[in-house]
Amino acid sequence: MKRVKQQQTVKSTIKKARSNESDKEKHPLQVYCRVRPLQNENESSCVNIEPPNSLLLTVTDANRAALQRQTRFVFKHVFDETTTQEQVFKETSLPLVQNLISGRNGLLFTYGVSNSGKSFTMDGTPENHGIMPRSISVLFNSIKPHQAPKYLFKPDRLIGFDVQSEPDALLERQRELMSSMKNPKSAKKRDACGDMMRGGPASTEKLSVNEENVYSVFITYIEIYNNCVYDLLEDCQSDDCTRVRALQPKIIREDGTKNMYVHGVDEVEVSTPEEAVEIFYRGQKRRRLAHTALNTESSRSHSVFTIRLVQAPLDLAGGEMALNDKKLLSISQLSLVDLAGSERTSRSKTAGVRLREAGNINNSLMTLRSCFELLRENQQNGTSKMIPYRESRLTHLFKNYFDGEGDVRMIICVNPRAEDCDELNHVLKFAEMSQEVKVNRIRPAKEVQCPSTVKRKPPVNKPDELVPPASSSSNLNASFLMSCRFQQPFPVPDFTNPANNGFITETLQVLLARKEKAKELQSHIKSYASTFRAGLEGVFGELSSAQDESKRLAESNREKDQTIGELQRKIHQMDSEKLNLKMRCTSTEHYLRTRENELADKEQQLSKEQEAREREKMRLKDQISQKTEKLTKELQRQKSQMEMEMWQRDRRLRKVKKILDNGPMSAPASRFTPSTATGNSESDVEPLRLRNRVLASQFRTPSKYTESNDDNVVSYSASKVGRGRENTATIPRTYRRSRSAGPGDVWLDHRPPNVPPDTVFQPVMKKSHPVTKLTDIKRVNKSSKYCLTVLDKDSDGDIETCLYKGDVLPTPSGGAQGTFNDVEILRQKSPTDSPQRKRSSARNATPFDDVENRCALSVECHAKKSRR
Ligand SMILES: Nc1ncnc2c1ncn2[C@@H]1O[C@H](COP(=O)(O)OP(=O)(O)OP(=O)(O)O)[C@@H](O)[C@H]1O
Repeated sequence: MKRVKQQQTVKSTIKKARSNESDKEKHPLQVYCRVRPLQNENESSCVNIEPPNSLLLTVTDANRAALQRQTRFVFKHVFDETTTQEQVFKETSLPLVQNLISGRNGLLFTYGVSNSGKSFTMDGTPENHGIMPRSISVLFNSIKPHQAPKYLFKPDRLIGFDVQSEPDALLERQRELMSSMKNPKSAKKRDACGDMMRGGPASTEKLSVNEENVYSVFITYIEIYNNCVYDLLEDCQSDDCTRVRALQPKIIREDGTKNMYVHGVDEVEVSTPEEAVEIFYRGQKRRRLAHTALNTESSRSHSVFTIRLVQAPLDLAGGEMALNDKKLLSISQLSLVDLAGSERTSRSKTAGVRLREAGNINNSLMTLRSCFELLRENQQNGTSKMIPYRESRLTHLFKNYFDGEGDVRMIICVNPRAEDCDELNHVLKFAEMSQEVKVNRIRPAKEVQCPSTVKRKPPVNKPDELVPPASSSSNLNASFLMSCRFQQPFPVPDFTNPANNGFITETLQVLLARKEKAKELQSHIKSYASTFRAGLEGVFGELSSAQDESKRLAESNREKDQTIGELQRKIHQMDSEKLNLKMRCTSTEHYLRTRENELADKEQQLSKEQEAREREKMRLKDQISQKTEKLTKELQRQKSQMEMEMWQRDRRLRKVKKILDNGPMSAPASRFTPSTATGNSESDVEPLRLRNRVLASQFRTPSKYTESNDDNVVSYSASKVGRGRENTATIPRTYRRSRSAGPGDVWLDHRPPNVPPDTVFQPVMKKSHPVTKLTDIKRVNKSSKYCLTVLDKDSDGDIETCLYKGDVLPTPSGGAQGTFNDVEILRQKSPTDSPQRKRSSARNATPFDDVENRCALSVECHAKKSRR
């Protein structure tokens, strides 16, 4: 069918959003205040409303209840507790919807403490709609007769739209229809979601629109949770209202014209308000709400519901379609933001995840505050401080608005409870300060001329009775309709004047004219019919050739399908080979890894063994050195013993020699004369200075020297001395006493029976217990010192009295143990021995070893001995 084209330049009211410095006038951000009713009648209110725009806040000092101060806050308008949702909508949001239709952007957000009624104001309830459903309703009421067919405009996944051709749009509509027919459940669910509008249409308000344009409405719904942006409509089928899936965070981007947008969000085209509200509730179900101490359903995220209106000039020449030119599109948006409530965690009693959420909410609100403060400072002082929009996703997303690209309004929601007054004070201060921030004045919508190349017909007031509905495909064109409309009317007869014959003539003329017109119309119809027939034949011709073409294409498709099938088989084969190889690779890798692990284990074992060997080597070395030391000592001991024996032998030989030299009578076997016995200690009584030794080898006590100076000796029969040896030697008559025993110690005096009580050499022990008379083992434990007296005769016949002294130590088993640490020896020279006998060698070495041997014994006393 041949399209009638009429070249005409038309003016369309399409908004150009590009900023123009010349008309940049600024006006303050508009702040409204809404006070919600008290939840409980017993609660006291901290606010007084002074209509129409003032609010008086009474803040009570937390510490001193009597101390109160009042602050007045003035806003654009203050809504009291009785204000209806409709009143709030009309005052705050209706102008923004009008702006949207006129092609201007708008931003409206609700701000306040948790449980102050932000969500109620923005969304409302199914029975009492809030701003969002009302805005949608008014928008559709206004554009309904001028809605573009669905899928005519398609989001380009950035921030713009493409215009689709009518067949493409039709195809998508058919696809949608088919899918809804295939899945009748989804239709049911949609109905259920649609029930959310059960309170009836949100609003009956209707705004003026440009009738020369066609309109399409698109919706996005996102939330900013923990400073991440999530698409609440993401991958959610229209038939699935309830499916909840882990949402992926989205990123905020800037397009070439510095407009911010969320990349990759699903933008859904809606053709009825019910559909829009259904989509809203679908997203709402995914929104993060939680129970807190302040609100049973507290929003834990900021939600942004954006309505985008796309309008394009109608192609009047082409009929109902829009001009297929992307450049002629006008896109405007209205963002409705329900901010999460600021909350003091001490009051909301949050913890864990909720606490983190609260932290993020408060942070983003703080960033919003600081952005506003800096904006105001820059505007008032002419400074150009950087605004920290990027610190929070919330401010980053709305940067354009705050920089002046659109109308910004804020509704402060107030819960008048007295407990909230402190936080409320902060909120109201912020709101009052925000009013000083200036955003760009909304510019009047700019009229943009369609390019002269675009052929449009002038707008026609189509008579309702003749114009077919926009959706039907009529083949009567506009000129035909016009010709019908402007038929000449029949004259009205003047019955008051019978002489007037003009009526008949006029009627005749009208009839003739109508006959002419009828002929003309018939010829028109004939020509249209013939044109239509020709067109139809052409269409049939095209159809048959299209059918041939389609057969040919089907044939080639089949061939291609076969090729594709073969290729797919090959791909499948290769895939399986690849899989096999992968498996082999994996098993080889596994084998290698096992071997490597084994190797590492063995290396570790080897190094451990080597270490153990080294340790063993060291231990053996130590043993060798210890043994060497021991042997050296032993050798030394044996050497000195041998020397001693040699000396004794030597002495005996000398004695024998002397006896031989002097004759047997020269050695009287009588008694020691006192003079002999009292020889200056060098010859007769030889006190020995002995080195103390620690015999138990645990410790070494300081050396102690003992010397006996008593010269008086008494004679004593050697037969009394142990071992029963006969000896004619006498011992000194006078008693000698050792002074070496400490007067304070308790001694165990061990004097075997062969030691006479009046022996020559004995210590003074003031406190002592004789061992031979021990009746009570406790006495042993009470003693601290032990002394063993031994009287003996050496091979030369000299009489030797030894005092072996030691400490009495308690043993772990409850007994006592003696440890020798001192020896005193008195050696009395035999009267048969030559007084000239040299003692030097004996004094030098032997006695020490002898003492050591004698002392190398210990006496143990056991408490349990008596039981046996
Ligand atoms: N003006 C009002 N009239 C009647 N009820 C209200 C009003 N404002 C709020 N409410 C009720 O108070 C409750 C809490 O409101 P809402 O959830 O909107 O608070 P909020 O400020 O959004 O809280 P949050 O920040 O924690 O999400 C809801 O049950 C709501 O119906």
